[in-house]
Amino acid sequence: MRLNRLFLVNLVVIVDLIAYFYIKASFGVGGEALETALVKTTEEQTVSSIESTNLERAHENAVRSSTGSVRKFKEPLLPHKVTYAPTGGKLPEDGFDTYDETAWNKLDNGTCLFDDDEEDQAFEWQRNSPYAILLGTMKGGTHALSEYLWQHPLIAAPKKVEKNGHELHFFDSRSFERGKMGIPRKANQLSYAMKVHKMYPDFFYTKESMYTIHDSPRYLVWSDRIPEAIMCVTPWSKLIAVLRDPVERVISHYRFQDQARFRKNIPMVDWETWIQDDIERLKRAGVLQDWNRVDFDEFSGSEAELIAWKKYLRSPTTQMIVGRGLYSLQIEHYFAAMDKVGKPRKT
Ligand SMILES: Nc1ncnc2c1ncn2[C@@H]1O[C@H](COP(=O)(O)OS(=O)(=O)O)[C@@H](OP(=O)(O)O)[C@H]1O
Repeated sequence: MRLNRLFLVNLVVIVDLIAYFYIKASFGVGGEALETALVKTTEEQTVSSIESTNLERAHENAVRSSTGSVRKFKEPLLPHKVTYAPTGGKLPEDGFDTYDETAWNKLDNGTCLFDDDEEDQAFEWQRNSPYAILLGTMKGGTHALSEYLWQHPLIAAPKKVEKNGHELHFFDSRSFERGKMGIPRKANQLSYAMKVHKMYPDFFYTKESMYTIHDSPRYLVWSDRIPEAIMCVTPWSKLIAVLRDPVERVISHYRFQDQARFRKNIPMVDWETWIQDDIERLKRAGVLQDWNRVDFDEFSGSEAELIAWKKYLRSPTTQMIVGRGLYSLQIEHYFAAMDKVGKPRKT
């Protein structure tokens, strides 16, 4: 199987490394100010040498933290560059996404549970919430984008690095509360505020004038559960999906796992096996019938699609190496959740 051909023919190809778009909402405090600030930062990147020194450093930090060493981006990222000759090791496991049936059932109830006194506190919660949430796809460059944004004086950078480094992991953590009845909004808003307090103290104490941005590489792929959670707890936050050419994403993902195994001297499965295995999983779950005839524009966020996607995510998976690239399907789930609460797709 020629992997490159397979993907290039069948996948939505996004021309450059990071293609991101804004799903704008009319909610939010000071939205225009930040947008102006972001545009200004972009202009400054091209004109100001002082700013560009910062940006270069941010760029280096981003690369260093995602690859372990600073290097140029343009070197070809081909399968033969992997550091370890495949020897038929086991498929990489997820490590995180191993819920039992009861936990899965809870995820299905996305009802947002309000308290009586909610209205009075709405403004306070809004100030404690992230201005924008970066919906990463793993290896899509979410960290790099965060690093760039954190250079801006109005955007709080994380001060305390947790187990997952810069990633706050709120909506995708097990501490995010969900019950049989649905999602308790207030309890989650409180625990969100506590996490922000710990990780972004600058934001917490000066939130009149600062913004915070939080990201996770899992928010996009877990589109069966995260959109409703966000819409319940912080519907006013802007959403930014950070995408990458799916072929490059797969290569980067494979290499990341390969390097991790190499360090531990564990054999790595060859990548065709891993990819073929995931395509089979997608077919078994009903997400795709025939990989060679996928029309990516046809994903519509239908109930049937969502059921198939849940089946795929909730059977034991091996990191969803191909499925993560089905961006249009995942984004449709976000749109559906936004529509439910009346969050506009554009301002
Ligand atoms: N500024 C900039 N421009 C272009 N590419 C960049 C940039 N910063 C990071 N990268 C590349 O993004 C890949 C890592 O993405 P993430 O940070 O999203 O990874 S992670 O999922 O959070 O681990 C990783 O890709 P690969 O090198 O192909 O593995 C990084 O090199």
